[in-house]
Amino acid sequence: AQGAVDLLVHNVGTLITMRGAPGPRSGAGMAEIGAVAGGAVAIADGLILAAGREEDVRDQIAGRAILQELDAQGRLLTPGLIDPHTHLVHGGSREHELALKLRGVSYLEILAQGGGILSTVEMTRAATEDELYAKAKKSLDTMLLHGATTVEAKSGYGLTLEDELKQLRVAKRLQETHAVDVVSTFMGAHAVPKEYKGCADAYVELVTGVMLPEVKRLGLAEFCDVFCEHGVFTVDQSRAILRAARALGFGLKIHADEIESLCGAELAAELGCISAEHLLAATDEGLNAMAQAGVVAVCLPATSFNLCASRHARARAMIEMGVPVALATDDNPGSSPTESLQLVMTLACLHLRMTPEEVITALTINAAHAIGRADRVGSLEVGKQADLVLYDAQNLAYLPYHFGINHVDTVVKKGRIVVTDGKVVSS
Ligand SMILES: O=C(O)CC1=NCN=C1
Ligand SMILES: [Zn+2]
Repeated sequence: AQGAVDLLVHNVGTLITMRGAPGPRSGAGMAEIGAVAGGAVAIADGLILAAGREEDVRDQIAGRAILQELDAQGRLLTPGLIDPHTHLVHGGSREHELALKLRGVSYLEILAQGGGILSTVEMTRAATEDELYAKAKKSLDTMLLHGATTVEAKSGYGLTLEDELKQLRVAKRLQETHAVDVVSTFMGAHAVPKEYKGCADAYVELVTGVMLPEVKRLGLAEFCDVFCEHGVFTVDQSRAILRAARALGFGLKIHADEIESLCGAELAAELGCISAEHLLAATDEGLNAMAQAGVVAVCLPATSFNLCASRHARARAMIEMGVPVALATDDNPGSSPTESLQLVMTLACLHLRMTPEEVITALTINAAHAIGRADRVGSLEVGKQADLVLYDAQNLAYLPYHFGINHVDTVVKKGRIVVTDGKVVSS
């Protein structure tokens, strides 16, 4: 007889397979979520063996031994959630900025005063690799508890070669030891460090001439990201950094048009970035250029919520224009201190006016495309990783609707139950 089924998840009231056209989903395609009533998922060797209507799955595995069963009790099951934009590895926290925010001091003013990112840089430089690892692991456990099975993690709080490598080594150690898959992005161009204040171009030289080659040599990151923003890095400096990164074989990402419109979205399309992040101030020309170039827009509604922004990313316009939209927490100690992709679901619906179907697409298959992992995760299709989340909910709309709590009941990662009854049982 053929090999055993290691795990059969059955009696799934609503199974979201995300099965659909290849490539990132855009336009009306973002509402195609491959939903099945009365579903099941059969898993072997950590991969999906069969997924769909329970009777079909049972036919496909007929004759095979079933080693473990999980009764979904008629509830909702989705692919593992993917968080394609986090600043997971960092030292300290910035709750002291809350009082400044309440007094009306803006995010960029705090940064200009040497606070913001730069205060996290001080705390990250002062932290040992082990301290950073322990703190990031705690956050990664929280992300897992809230349904994230793959997470992107950026550096960018070291801003010296040694401290950037320290952050990236922590992400690598998490990838090697934690149940959650961690995808690393080098973001030495997150801010100009105080020792280079006023000499941004000299710091850009350090990033392109020293840091990028060394990160590549050590194989410590797949992507390179840059904060293209007023008072941080100009479009020209961002172009120089991303061109150097592309020449070394990195995938490209860009924090674009977060607060002011510098035409970062246009630059993302020009350079063929895999994704562009934030985009609150992106122009229609920029978004259309992204649609033409197939750049994934990663929207970060928890950030615009937390910054009390007067506007949010124009996700509805992006979807109409054919830009593939993904979502992420932007987990970071300044503009978005949260690990909850479920909060992101609620804010994506209420502030970005996305439907629950578009939101789950943006947190699975499109998020997978934003980090170059759509061949392995992002949908429950034969041969893909068996990463799945079972919720204490009957349907998809219930997740963003009932906000502020964690709906996750069970998480399966590569076929292993790693969260059950809302507790991490194996990370
Ligand atoms: O403020 C931070 O620490 C992270 C951030 N980078 C760009 N926007 C926010
Ligand atoms: Zn960010």
